[in-house]
Amino acid sequence: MSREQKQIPKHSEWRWLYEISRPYLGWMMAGVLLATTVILANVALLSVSGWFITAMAISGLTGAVINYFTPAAAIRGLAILRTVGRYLERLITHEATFRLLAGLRQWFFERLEPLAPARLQYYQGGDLLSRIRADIDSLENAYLRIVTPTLAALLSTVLMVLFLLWWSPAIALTNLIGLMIVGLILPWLALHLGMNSGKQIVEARAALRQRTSETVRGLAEITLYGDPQQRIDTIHKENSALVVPQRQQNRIDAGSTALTGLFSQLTWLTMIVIAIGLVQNGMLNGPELVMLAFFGMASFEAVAALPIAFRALGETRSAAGRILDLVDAEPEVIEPIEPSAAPQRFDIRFDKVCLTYPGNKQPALHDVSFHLKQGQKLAIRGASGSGKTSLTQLILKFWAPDSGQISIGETNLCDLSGDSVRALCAVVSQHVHLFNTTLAANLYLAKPNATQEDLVSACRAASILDDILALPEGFNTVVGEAAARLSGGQIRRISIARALLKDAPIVILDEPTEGLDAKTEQAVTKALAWLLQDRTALIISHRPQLLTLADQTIVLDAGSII
Ligand SMILES: Nc1ncnc2c1ncn2[C@@H]1O[C@H](COP(=O)(O)OP(=O)(O)OP(=O)(O)O)[C@@H](O)[C@H]1O
Repeated sequence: MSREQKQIPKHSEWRWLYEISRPYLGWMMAGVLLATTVILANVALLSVSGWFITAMAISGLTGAVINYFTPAAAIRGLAILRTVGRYLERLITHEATFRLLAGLRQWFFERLEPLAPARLQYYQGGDLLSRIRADIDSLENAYLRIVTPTLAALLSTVLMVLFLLWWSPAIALTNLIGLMIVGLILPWLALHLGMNSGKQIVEARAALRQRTSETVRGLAEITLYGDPQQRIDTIHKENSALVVPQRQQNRIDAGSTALTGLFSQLTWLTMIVIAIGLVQNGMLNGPELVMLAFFGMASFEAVAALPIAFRALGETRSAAGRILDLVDAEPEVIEPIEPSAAPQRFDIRFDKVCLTYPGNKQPALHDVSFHLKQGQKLAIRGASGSGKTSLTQLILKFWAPDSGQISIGETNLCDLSGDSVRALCAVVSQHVHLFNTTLAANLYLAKPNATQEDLVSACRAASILDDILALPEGFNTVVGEAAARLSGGQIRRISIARALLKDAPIVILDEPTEGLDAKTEQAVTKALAWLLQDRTALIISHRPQLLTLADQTIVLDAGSII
């Protein structure tokens, strides 16, 4: 078997977060520059205001003349700069984040697709949803609350300390120490203290979401057969499991907010004490003392949000880990590195094919061999669990055989990409999924460029056209959740119309008339006869009417042909 394995790089969370954000670095840097401008404008605004008010008061007392036009204009300019800068900064950092999240979702779906359905069966529906939505959304945190503010804090701290150095090295050093405690040590502490609880929150939230979505889906069964109180108790327990780490995180937030306040006030106070000494030595005047005091107070805006942001990093990291855990999973079916061109003939040949699902002891298929010529129809019969559906899953390349060979025309299935194989096949099964949108949109899925005439002729051939036209909005009727507005027979015939539109050379029918009454079964069988014309087909069914469409039959028993 020419199975070649694609190397899948294992990612580290941090490196991956960096790689994924690379295309948006320009936007992020613009955000950082604007955030720095806003911090500096705010510090300057307060400092100049402090200086100005004091200088005016002193000039009032002493009768000295001062130029108040320049500082008044500076105050107005800085206030405008701060407001406009803040607006632009929010606009740009959010734009960058939303672009990143949109790119991330697309990236994620591209990697998820090869895992479906075989690999994804190990993940539960609610858990998958949680990874796709909540985990990706929580990465928003990394850029909006961590990357931009940290870089802006770094840049503005350097500039502010340089400014203070010009006035007094002692004041500059004091401010630097305070800023480092709040901007470096407290975030580091919060990060380490919050890592575990962040992980627990992500996991508990996913478990709760999983349980809730499962409960809502199975509400009828729980009410009829189960014990609703037991369910409520389980959900309550899982909710408590979420509250405990959340409480822990709140404690860390409360502690870091208090410590931020304490250290910024202490720094500010120390700066004032040093400045008073400098005033007494005649190295500073009164307005300058007030200016430096206000400067010290305002400078902490640069770092005040960092401890809480870094506490949330534990959550972000776990969310990134869960995303990577999924996309790093190796697909069950390995794609060929250089796929062969699609075959021109559509015989299907199985040669000693075996399949055992992971974790199962009994093989689902054992030494299955048959040859179906192009245009012929093969009926597959057998008891429940005998391997009929597994056989079709192999043809669709949703699973790969453990041994043996499958070919379409002259081409080994291993040498064809999954997409090109599935492009050759149309499937009509017992379980049809229609999206909660219009009938037309559900049909376009099979042929996006279909014309209205294509839809009409496929629906006519599938004996569903009259039903559709009788609906108030015809093809524009929204089918509802789980196609609630349509009957079982109508849903099957729409899936036949979809298969007709796809116009694939191979058709797989998996119990398409199961559960239908005699009259509907007749209508569906008639539509299927039309669909199967000139196509190679596999028909899984026990219904005598449908079996008359087959040219030959194989019977499976415990995975082997008998
Ligand atoms: N995805 C899977 N993972 C693990 N085991 C599976 C999976 N799908 C099927 N099996 C097992 O493989 C065996 C064959 O199942 P398969 O669905 O092919 O039977 P079937 O003949 O189509 O049954 P039915 O008529 O009830 O649909 C069964 O024992 C089943 O439990």
